[in-house]
Amino acid sequence: MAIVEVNKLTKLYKGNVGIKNVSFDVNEGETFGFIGPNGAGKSTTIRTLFNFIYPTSGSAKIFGKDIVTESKEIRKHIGYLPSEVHYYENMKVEELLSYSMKFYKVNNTKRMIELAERLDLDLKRKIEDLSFGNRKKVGIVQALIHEPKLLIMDEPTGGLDPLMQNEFYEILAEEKAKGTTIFFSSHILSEVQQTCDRVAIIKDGEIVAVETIENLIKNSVKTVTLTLKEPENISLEIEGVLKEEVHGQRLSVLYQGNMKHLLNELNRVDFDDILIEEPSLEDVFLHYYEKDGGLES
Ligand SMILES: Nc1ncnc2c1ncn2[C@@H]1O[C@H](COP(=O)(O)OP(=O)(O)OP(=O)(O)O)[C@@H](O)[C@H]1O
Repeated sequence: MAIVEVNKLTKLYKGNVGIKNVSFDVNEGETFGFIGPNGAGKSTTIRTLFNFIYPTSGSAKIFGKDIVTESKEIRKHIGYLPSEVHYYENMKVEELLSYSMKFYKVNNTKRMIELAERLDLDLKRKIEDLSFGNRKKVGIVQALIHEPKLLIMDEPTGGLDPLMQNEFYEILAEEKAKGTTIFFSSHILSEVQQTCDRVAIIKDGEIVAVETIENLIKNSVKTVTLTLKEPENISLEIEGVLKEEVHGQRLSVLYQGNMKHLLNELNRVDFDDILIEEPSLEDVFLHYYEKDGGLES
């Protein structure tokens, strides 16, 4: 069953495209990633779903209810983390979270303390004294506190250090195990690969693809940088090399394919150092459909 149904949603800002004809469904119990570079339209989509801004055309339903006319009812069952969290600066963290609990008519103090401990968030601190990352943590606890059926999070891990990111992924996994439907945006490919069942890729306001993570991994691209003595004399002779560039002592290769094949090929190369990284999202999009199994339109 689809919990979120988005149908040709379009938002124009005074003629500028925010999003155009965005359509996708998020199924019950699914963890769904929404990925795209800065300015792609992730926040616009999420803010429209939450009825902070009105769609220019198209429609969407959450829990089978219309996002515009039945927003109030929908919001009761959503945990929402905006991309930037604005709070009452003078409040202490625990005051703010207690206020939230009152709003949702729940008393989950134990859950608040537990989540704060896991995220290393000091409940006694004043909001105005918190860093961007700590504000994000407040937002995460706030989104989770009333045990919503659906979580909608806009770039939840921005500002969190890697340790906290992992804790956050664990919390998400526990929510998923409970049956919570999760929808979150990100511009980090590895993050959605690690946590999601499916992902929608958005670029310039339009959905480029909706993919299972399995397909995404099959088509994934890596940047491999080798440091060696004479990089201009080396060429990797395997299928899947999309681009090779030499910068000084470094040979940079964009590779799409089986990593074992690549490692076998590298065995014959006499390199001093190697770095295997995730490419930029631009490179991912540029080369995404060069192999089979691509677009599901
Ligand atoms: N209030 C606004 N007025 C005018 N244009 C806007 C407004 N908000 C967003 N836009 C434009 O809409 C497009 C989509 O922006 P949006 O913020 O949704 O992208 P995003 O994917 O969330 O990016 P980011 O990760 O940078 O937040 C961009 O071109 C942006 O400039």
